[in-house]
Amino acid sequence: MDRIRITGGSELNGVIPISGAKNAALPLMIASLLTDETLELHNVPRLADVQQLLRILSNHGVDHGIAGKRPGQTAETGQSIRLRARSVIDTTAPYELVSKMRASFWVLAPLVARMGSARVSLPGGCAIGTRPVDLLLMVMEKLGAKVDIEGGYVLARAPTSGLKGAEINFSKVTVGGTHTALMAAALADGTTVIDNAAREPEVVDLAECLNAMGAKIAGAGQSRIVVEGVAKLGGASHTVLPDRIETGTYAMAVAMTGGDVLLEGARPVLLQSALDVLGQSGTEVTATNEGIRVRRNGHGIAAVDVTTEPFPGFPTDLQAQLMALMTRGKGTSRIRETIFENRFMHVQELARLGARIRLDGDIAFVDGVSKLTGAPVMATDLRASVSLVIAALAAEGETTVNRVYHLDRGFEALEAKLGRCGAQIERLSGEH
Ligand SMILES: CC(=O)N[C@H]1[C@@H](OP(=O)(O)OP(=O)(O)OC[C@H]2O[C@@H](n3ccc(=O)[nH]c3=O)[C@H](O)[C@@H]2O)O[C@H](CO)[C@@H](O)[C@@H]1O
Ligand SMILES: C=C(OP(=O)(O)O)C(=O)O
Repeated sequence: MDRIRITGGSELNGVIPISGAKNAALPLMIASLLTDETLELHNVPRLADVQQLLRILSNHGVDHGIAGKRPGQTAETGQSIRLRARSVIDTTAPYELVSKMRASFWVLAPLVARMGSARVSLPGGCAIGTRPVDLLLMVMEKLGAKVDIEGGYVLARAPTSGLKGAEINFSKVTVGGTHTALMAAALADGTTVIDNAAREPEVVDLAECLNAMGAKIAGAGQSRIVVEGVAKLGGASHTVLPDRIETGTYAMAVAMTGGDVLLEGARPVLLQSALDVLGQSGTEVTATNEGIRVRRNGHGIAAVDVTTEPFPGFPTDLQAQLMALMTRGKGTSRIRETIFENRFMHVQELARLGARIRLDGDIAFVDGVSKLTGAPVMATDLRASVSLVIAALAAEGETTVNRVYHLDRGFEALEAKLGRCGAQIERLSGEH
């Protein structure tokens, strides 16, 4: 199993190109099930999750090919993929595939919308919490599907007349639920009104792509989305938006080590709350024509208090990275996690590097320390793993991060991007 070795203490200086967003690319790829024409996606990051989803989609009958490079595209700035579900050959998403990646559960809506029924394994509870799907099933039922759970599988059947537009009011903001509602309502008969919809940029990206495919969706990015169902969707070409979580992660890495880095292609509006928090911590953040420039020279890191919230609030996917930064803050930082009940798995690993963190329910109190020291660490999820990388970059001596496959799920060319900016980081292949 690969490991990453980091020798801390170097500043980061230079340019980091920002990849396409994993959390947008996955639902966009799934949207290919809604049409028998070709969906061409550009700026798709090269990630383990993308490869895994291609396997899952193949199982349903989606052919895929890698399209030619576009001008300016490099090995670290994604790929163009063509997806075509000429016919759906299997409407079952089996446990062995779905359990490996939670986002694959989202095939439920397009399969039912296009084929009339689907059988999809319940996703496993993962390392950050229980991850229920009751609200996604509520969406399918509201649109007229009959939903049963049998032997760990969700069986959803549309009436013979197909799904029918409805009013959906989410009791809680859910990104997966909103993706599900958009994909199912796009091909339903009549109008669907979605209230308390997730406003995440990845929802907007999906809605824009669906509209390019012929859907009639208005209001994505706001709490109320209105979908006029259409009889058929067609092919389209769409570019995945830049990854706001990758952007915030590298911004925090620079805040941690000091230095001056341009996050090329990043868009401030996608993560304004996180950039504001970085500003409060004493990091200089400037929007430029090329992206976002992040600098910290000389000043210490100020402790900040943060609560994770749905967009436009501070994202749960940056909570672990901020906590890593706060381990070197001046004073005590209070970080509250409100989205997932078990997303503090990084705390005990950060402690191995010398961090002082106390947990009280959904709040972590981080007492800044004057130095961290390298150690062997590992994490059980993607963002927790990268928080250890951030801490290691500022720790004295050597840190080895185990279970690198978590990082490969969500960070394209991590070592190359950080290494070019001066980090001492390398992958040790196949060692234990
Ligand atoms: C609102 C939010 O921040 N969503 C995050 C969530 O999206 P993801 O789509 O995974 O999760 P949801 O947005 O659906 O979940 C938000 C909240 O709703 C709850 N819930 C969800 C579905 C359901 O049927 N029933 C239910 O109770 C969840 O337990 C959670 O507390 O994780 C992703 C991966 O970390 C992040 O990129 C998303 O930003
Ligand atoms: C937890 C994440 O991914 P997933 O929802 O696919 O588990 C994430 O993107 O931080």
